[in-house]
Amino acid sequence: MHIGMVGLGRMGGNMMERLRAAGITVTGYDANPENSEVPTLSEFVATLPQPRRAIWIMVPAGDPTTAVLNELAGLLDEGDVVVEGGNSHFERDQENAAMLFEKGIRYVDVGVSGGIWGRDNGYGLMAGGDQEDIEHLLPVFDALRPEGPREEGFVHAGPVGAGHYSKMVHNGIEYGLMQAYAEGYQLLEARDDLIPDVGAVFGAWRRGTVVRSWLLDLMVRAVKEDPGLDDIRGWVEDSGEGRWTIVEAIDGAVPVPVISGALFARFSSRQPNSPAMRAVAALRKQFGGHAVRSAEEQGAAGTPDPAASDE
Ligand SMILES: O=C(CO)[C@H](O)[C@H](O)COP(=O)(O)O
Repeated sequence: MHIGMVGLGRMGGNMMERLRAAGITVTGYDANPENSEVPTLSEFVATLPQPRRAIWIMVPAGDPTTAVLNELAGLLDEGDVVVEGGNSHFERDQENAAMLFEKGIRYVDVGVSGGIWGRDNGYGLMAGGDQEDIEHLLPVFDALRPEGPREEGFVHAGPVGAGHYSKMVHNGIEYGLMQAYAEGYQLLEARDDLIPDVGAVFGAWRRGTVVRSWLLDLMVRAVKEDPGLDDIRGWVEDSGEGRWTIVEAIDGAVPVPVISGALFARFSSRQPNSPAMRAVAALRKQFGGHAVRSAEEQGAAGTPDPAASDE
């Protein structure tokens, strides 16, 4: 099998290496000429064997992905298949697929999980598309997924959109799991009189416990590298999938308190001096004459002394 890979960043570049190690021929294209194996997208397409050329796209979700798809639409022929492996919104997939289907170009969306570890460990894959296209691409999926039973690292989840819908939910779960480990970390750390070695407690949870997981393994690794996580600021970005998960939940009236809380915790992380919390403090002062901290005291954290409360 010979496939083209568009986007040779952290994910695409590693995936290309894993495919090659498994015996799949890959031609790589990147918009950055320094990273690219072929100068232009049209020359890249020309290197791929016909019929049924296969191209895997691994560029940032949204407009960059759509721009590549629009360009490919003018270069590919009927029967060729495009695999969108980034973190596209599932409804964007359906729009993109409709645009390509008009020209007879096939479309498969694949949610890819595994991060920078996937090159060696394999990637968890969630695919959406027609059965015929999925079967055509099975050698590629088998090369990318972890060793072991196929159904434990790959799913044909449904029609176009199902792959990225599954990946969106996966990422929502990821938010909740990370937040739970993080809150546990803070609770352990808060009692250094009782728990002198937080990393040792996390480490002991890795086998046998109900909360063992790969994210826990990574937590142990992070705490080992920097026990107090002192080199990392408590500021967390998000790439959008958590938001999409919550929008979907609202549309379907599905209660997702954990995932919502985890997303909002990230927003809070970006507001060390929150306007909303200043308003709460101001209101307490207004109705009860309660003390507020001055702007100079901002940043002093901790549990209030109940004895100091006048409530
Ligand atoms: O898909 C992923 C992991 O499964 C990506 O790493 C994703 O970017 C993580 O999402 P966020 O940046 O919102 O935390």
